[in-house]
Amino acid sequence: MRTAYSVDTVRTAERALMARLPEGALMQRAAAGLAVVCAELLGRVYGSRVVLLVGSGDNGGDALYAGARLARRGAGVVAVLLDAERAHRAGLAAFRAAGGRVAGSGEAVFDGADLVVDGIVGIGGRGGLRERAVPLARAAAQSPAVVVSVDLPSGIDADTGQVTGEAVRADVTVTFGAYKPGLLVDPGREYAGAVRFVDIGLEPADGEAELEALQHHDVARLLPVPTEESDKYRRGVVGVVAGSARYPGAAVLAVAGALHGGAGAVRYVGPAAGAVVSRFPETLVSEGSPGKAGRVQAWVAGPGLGDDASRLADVVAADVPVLIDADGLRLADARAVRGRAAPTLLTPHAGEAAALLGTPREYVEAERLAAVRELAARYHATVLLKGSTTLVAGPDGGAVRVNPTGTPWLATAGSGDVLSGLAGSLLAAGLGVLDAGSVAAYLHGLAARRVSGGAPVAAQDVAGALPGAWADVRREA
Ligand SMILES: NC(=O)C1=CN([C@@H]2O[C@H](COP(=O)(O)OP(=O)(O)OC[C@H]3O[C@@H](n4cnc5c(N)ncnc54)[C@H](O)[C@@H]3O)[C@@H](O)[C@H]2O)[C@@H](O)CC1
Ligand SMILES: [K+]
Repeated sequence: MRTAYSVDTVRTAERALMARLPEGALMQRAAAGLAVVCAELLGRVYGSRVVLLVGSGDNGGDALYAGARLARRGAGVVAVLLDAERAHRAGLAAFRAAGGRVAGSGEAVFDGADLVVDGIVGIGGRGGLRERAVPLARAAAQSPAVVVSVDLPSGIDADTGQVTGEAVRADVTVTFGAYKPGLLVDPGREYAGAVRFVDIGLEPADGEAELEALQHHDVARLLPVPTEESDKYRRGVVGVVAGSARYPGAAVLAVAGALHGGAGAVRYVGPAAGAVVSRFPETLVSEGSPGKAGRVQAWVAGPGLGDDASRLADVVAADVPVLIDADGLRLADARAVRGRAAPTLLTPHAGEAAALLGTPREYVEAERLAAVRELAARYHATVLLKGSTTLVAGPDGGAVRVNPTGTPWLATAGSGDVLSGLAGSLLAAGLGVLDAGSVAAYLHGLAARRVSGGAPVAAQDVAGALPGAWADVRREA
């Protein structure tokens, strides 16, 4: 599990560690790790040209000490000081002593640079980049040099990933001691590029994580794998209420996802039964009401219902886990959803989340973490907020899961239907609701990456690639 911690938690852990170490030791560890990554990126350090963008806090100090290390190995290193009076004093002295040079005003430092180190601001930053830093961020973006951000891209909010105004766009971010939420959640994540972690001995308290990202071995442990004693009913039956005369495809895609989620059987209830069976003859179908369809261990309701709410009330009233998606989010009775005793999983995209919250879509996109938490608390439900970084939050607080496998190619019609079937199937197979949502997002992203290879994907191809994603996870774990 990869975990991310808030700035407050990082600061507390930092104080505890500093009290046990000689002065400046932590910054040396950070700078040493940063210099190693820079050297790797440069390939050959001797003779290379490096530009440091140095703010007036410890983030700038890290950059200066790392710059000193590179200068000692023969790099030509020049530092642009945002505020010469307030630059980290000891760091600047070490940098100069190692042969580093401070840029003159107006000097064209970016010409011919191989690497730019962004030490403008780290976890001490508030708001977007200040005016004086903006031209530097722009020049770095335009230069062909590799941009390495120190701890986090300057200008992104460490706790939320929010970007107000301008921020540095990094190719690589070298982060110290702990991942910060802003490195894993969009829009911040996009600015961070590839994130490299440097262990400086920080030990944030257990249970304090803001975010968790499952890794292969976590998912492998959670996947429902049948045993010798399993039969189709013991593996779980998932019921799917989706599709309409107008949108039969949503039913087919939700069933396609459900068939690959580990439940032993898929029961479809609705008017697209013909389309479903002709594509997937293994599906149990009926056209009546969900309440009379036979026992299931979890329901999925909503994709492609159009305006037909007739089958939703039965599902919402069921005493098994229920996933509500797409049209279902709009049609379901909010009070009844809130009042459910069994677990509920809501799977909105940003637009649907905004409608449920009664806020503009822009708010959800800019503050994804706050929005998903708010929605989960308001609906007493687990909420999976779809997007470039899919988030899953439980109703009682605790760490939010962030999906690391997403790809922009998943933004394609019908891919959400596949995801809801898949997650519902995992619920029926017995996964807890937070696990079902995050494992589904993980496999779904992995499947899309497998089929995409950098080209557009269709939702049914994503469903078809799910067995391969399972196999990848189980093999590599
Ligand atoms: N937390 C830790 O355990 C460690 C932290 N270290 C470094 O220290 C950093 C934190 O240092 P500080 O607390 O000094 O804070 P920062 O260096 O992150 O930021 C403070 C400085 O940035 C300026 N600033 C604030 N908002 C700004 C904005 N929007 N635009 C431009 N400038 C802005 C402030 O005026 C101040 O001078 C970390 O990010 C990391 O790089 C490392 O040296 C070692 C360990
Ligand atoms: K930075």
